[in-house]
Amino acid sequence: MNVWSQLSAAQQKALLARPAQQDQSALQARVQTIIDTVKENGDKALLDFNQQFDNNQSEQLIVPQNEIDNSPALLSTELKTAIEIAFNNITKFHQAQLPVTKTIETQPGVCCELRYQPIQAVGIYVPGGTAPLPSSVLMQGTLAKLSGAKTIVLATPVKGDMAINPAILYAAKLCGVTTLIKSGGAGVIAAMAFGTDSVPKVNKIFGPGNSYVTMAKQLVAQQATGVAIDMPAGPSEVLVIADEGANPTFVAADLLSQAEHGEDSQVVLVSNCETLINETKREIDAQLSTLSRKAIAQKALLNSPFILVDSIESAIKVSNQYGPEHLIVQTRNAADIVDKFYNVGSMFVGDYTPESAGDYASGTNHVLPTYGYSQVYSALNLMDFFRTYTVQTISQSGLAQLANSILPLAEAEGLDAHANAVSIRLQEAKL
Ligand SMILES: NC(=O)c1ccc[n+]([C@@H]2O[C@H](COP(=O)([O-])OP(=O)(O)OC[C@H]3O[C@@H](n4cnc5c(N)ncnc54)[C@H](O)[C@@H]3O)[C@@H](O)[C@H]2O)c1
Ligand SMILES: N[C@H](CO)Cc1c[nH]c[nH+]1
Ligand SMILES: [Zn+2]
Repeated sequence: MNVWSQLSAAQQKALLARPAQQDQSALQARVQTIIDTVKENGDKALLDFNQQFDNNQSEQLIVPQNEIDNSPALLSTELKTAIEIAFNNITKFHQAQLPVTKTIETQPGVCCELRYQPIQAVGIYVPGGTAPLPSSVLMQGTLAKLSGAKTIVLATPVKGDMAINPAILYAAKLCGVTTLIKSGGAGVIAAMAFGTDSVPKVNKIFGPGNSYVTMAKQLVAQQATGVAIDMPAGPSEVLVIADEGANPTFVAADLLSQAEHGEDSQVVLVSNCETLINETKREIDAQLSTLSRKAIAQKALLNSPFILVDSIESAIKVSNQYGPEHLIVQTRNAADIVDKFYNVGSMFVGDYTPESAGDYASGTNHVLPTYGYSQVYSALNLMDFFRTYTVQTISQSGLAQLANSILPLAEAEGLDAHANAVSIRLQEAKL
């Protein structure tokens, strides 16, 4: 048992380390080669990479619009309804974030505005290496649609000779995706950043993905003109805080729900109750045997510490130090301690708030910073699809007053022409 109070600071830090990342310089070199190949060979490079990495022999890169339009017919009513409920809740939550122009008169006659402009062309990556993720289409596409983006490019890999998942098509239809590319990994990130014959160049690239995708996003943000990215959203993580009253069956289910994402996922349990930790471990073993992705979850569990703390206050400190992508709080006083947490991507409060709710349908976003980036990056939100700019309008008398600040400052900086642009006007207006 890892007893937090018995560990040195260095041991505590090591216990909370994320799974070892690949050698970053080797990864960078590999991804750079993929980017350069796409810059040189465009669509052909994407088709080649589809074959090489996803065993996808298809010559078709772009999904025809009629396939998107006809997708509802391919889905059960139950799945269609599920997608629509999620779409509506995500829309409701993010619609409330729609920005409005702010107009402030900073002093009489000096009017300053903060305006918002939707980013015109956005690229959305939806991971598909081991599972198709229609929910990730909704989590990004709904926001792109709400923002009013004119071009919404969606890219996702398709494995082997499989057809593209109809739930992805339907989610894309609801979100008004304008180009859907069947290709994944670093190649398609480069295609969206630089453009190819079939893939429109975008202004900003969004979305989670594996290490190739994440590295490619970082590289194209430096190399492609006018291209920004959202955040580093890598392997899924969850930290669960559970007290003696928590239900170990729920806790185990929540930990497994993220462990099944990938071998490099990390799930952390922090509790003040040794019995709860032991019962959760037994429950994990029992539930694991029923999972189709048991082998993946088992590997992820090897990266995953279970920690005994002396109090829930200490558990809060552990969480704040770790900075989890997802935090689940299953303590008797959960609602009362929400304010004590920081460095969290998305928080799930109380025994009946599983992370799966936020992953799919409650309305909050599941594209979240991982690897401790929750210290500085935010959960994906509508503002990520906008840029701001300012507008100012100054009256004659407003300028006369503001001159009391502009002229001495321009003089202090030795910038005469700046001062002249004001004083010439004041002389002209005889002020
Ligand atoms: N943080 C979040 O918000 C969030 C949300 C959903 C998923 N995720 C994470 O996203 C990740 C998805 O990863 P994934 O692999 O399933 O799908 P993915 O779509 O990110 O990656 C698949 C692509 O990787 C490329 N690739 C595979 N092997 C390669 C190789 N040897 N060399 C070069 N390129 C190669 C291929 O192009 C392939 O199409 C998981 O780690 C999951 O936990 C995170
Ligand atoms: N938990 C993932 C983000 O870390 C998102 C997801 C998609 N589908 C299910 N879960
Ligand atoms: Zn998930």
